[in-house]
Amino acid sequence: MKEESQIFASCSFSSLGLHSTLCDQLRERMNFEAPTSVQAQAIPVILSGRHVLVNAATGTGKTVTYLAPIIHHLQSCSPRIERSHGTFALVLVPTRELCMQVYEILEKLLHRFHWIVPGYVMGGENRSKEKARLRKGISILIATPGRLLDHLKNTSSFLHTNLRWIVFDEADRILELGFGKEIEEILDLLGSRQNGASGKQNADSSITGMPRQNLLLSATLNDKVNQLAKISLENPVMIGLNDNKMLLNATIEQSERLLSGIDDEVEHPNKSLGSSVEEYKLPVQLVQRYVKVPCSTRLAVLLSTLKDRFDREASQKIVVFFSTCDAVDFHHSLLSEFKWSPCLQTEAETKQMFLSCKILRLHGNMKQEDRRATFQTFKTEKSAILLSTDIAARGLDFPKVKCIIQYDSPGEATEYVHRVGRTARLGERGDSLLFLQPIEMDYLQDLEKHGVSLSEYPLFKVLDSFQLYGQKHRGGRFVSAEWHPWLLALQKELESFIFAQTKMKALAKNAFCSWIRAYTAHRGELKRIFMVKKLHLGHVAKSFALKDTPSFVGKSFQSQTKKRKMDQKHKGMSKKRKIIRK
Ligand SMILES: Nc1ncnc2c1ncn2[C@@H]1O[C@H](COP(=O)(O)OP(=O)(O)OP(=O)(O)O)[C@@H](O)[C@H]1O
Repeated sequence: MKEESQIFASCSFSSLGLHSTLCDQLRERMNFEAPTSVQAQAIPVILSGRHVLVNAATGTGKTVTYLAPIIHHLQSCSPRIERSHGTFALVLVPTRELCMQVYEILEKLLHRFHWIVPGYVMGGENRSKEKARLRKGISILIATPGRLLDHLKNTSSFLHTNLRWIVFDEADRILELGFGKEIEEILDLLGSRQNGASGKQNADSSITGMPRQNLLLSATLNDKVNQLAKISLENPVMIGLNDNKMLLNATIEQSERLLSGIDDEVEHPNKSLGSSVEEYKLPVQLVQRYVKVPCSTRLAVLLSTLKDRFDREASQKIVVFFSTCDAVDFHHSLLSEFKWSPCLQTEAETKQMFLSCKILRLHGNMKQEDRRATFQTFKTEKSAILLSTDIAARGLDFPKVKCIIQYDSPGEATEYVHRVGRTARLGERGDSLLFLQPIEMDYLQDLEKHGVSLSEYPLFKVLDSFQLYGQKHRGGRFVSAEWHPWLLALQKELESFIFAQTKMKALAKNAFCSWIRAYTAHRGELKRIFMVKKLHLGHVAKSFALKDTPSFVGKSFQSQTKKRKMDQKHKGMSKKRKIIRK
C-alpha cells in the first residue's frame, strides 16, 4: 500500500493561497482534508498566472489542480463576474464521459459561488439547447473539441472575449483522436496560439485584467503533448517533469505536422523520440501482471479469470478493455447471457449464469443516453464488470475499481498506463492483467523500456482450482493451457452457446472482423510485435467461440482487408496531397 505521505502533502489548501470559502468547500463538500502532492506543487504556480505543464501519475488529483485556481481568481473579481460577461475559462477534454465528470466536480466546487456558472458542450448533445445556454453565459465551460469548434463558428452569441484560461486535460489523447486540426483552429479563433502568425498573443481578459494562461495536464508525455505545449504554452513551468523529457525545441512546422496527424514513421524516419522512452509514473501500489494465452483459448481464459475473481470476492468492480466497439458488444451479450454450471452431471439439470454480476458496456457507437447511463451506473455500482473500448481509458474516475483487464493490447505504452490508471487511484490498492499471445510477448520489452514491468499471472493455479463435473483437474503436466480440461470443456460450451443463436453468431462474426482490422492497424514499432501475418485465423475465430470453418470467416476477412487497403490507398493519396498543398 502506498504511503499516504507520498500522495498527500503535509500542508493545507489554504496555505497554497486558495480562498477560505473554496478551502471550506474542498473540505466539507468534497471531503478533501489536505492537498495531494501534485496539487501542493502546482496550485501556487497556477495561481501565479504562469503557463504550466503538469505531468503526474493517474489518479493523483489533477482535475482539482486546475479547477481550484480558476475558481479562486473568478470568485475574487470585483465587481462580481456575471453571466453576461461570457466565458472566462475553457477546459478541453477528449471524451464526453470526461466532460461530464469534470462538470460534476466543477458543480460541487462552485456550490457556494452561485454567480460563477459552470457548463459543458459536447458531441451527442442537443445543439440548440447548448446554444441557448451559451447565449445566457457560461463562466467555466468544459468541452470536447469538435462541438466547441462548431459553437465557435456558428453560435454568434457565444461570448469569449473575456477568456482567460484554456486547459487541455489529457492533451495527447485529444490529438490522438484526430482533433489536431480542431485544436489549431480553436487556438486561432481564441487568439491563443503561441508563435503563430494568426494569434494575438496573451490577450488580456478585460474583466480580470489578467493575461491569458494556458494549462496542459497528462499522466504521460509523448511527442503530441510536446508539440501542443510548443504551440499553446508560452515559457511554461513544468511540474513533474525532468528537463530531458521535453522536446520543446521542435520547429513550428513539425508541430503543425504532428497536430495534423501527419506524423507517421514514413515521413519522420529519424524523428527524435526523446519522450517515447520516458519512464512512466505508475501508482506504486498497483500490482501489474500479464497472462500468456494461446489465441484459441483467450475467451475461455478471460471468462475463467473473471469467474475466479468473483468466486473469491463476490462484490467488486472490474474494467475489461477491448480494441473495438464490436468486440465490446459481442462480449457484453455473451457475458450477460452465457449459462453453464460446470458441476452438473446431466443435461437435464438447470444451468446457471456463468457470471452472476452486472455486466455493463461503454463505447463510442452507443447512443448518448446509453453512454450516460452506463457511466453513472458503473460509478455507483458496488459490483460490476465494465466492458469498454479506450473511451474509458482516460481520466475517468470510477470509485473502487479493483482490477483492470486488458484483453486486447493497448498499443502504445501511454495507453497501457492510462488504462491501468483506472484502478489504484489515490493510494488505493488495485491490480491489472494484460493478455498476451505467445507471439506478442515482445510487448513486455516495449513496456520495460518505459520502466513498466509485469509479473506472470498464475494461470494454471487458477484453472486447477475449478471443479469440473464434481472434481478438480490438474493441468500442470500439460504443455500448453489450451489442453487444460477446464478450458477444453468451457470452450466447447461457449462454442455450442454461440452456434445455437443466430444473433450471437452475427455478433461474433462482426467482432472477429473488426478485431482483425484493429490488429492490422498497429503502427510503428508495434507492427513488429502484433503481426497479423502470424495470426492463425482459425484460432482467432475460436477466441470468438466461432465454430465456422476458418475459410468462411477468412473469406469475409480477406474481402474486408482488401477494402481496407483500397481505403488506405485513397487516404494515403489525400494525405500526400495535403502535404503538397502545405
Ligand atoms: N486533495 C484530495 N484529497 C482527497 N481526494 C482527492 C483530492 N484530490 C483529488 N481527490 C480525488 O482523487 C481522485 C482522482 O482525482 P482525478 O480524477 O482528478 O485524478 P487525475 O490525476 O486527473 O487522474 P487521471 O490521470 O486518471 O485523469 C478523485 O476521486 C478525486 O475526487
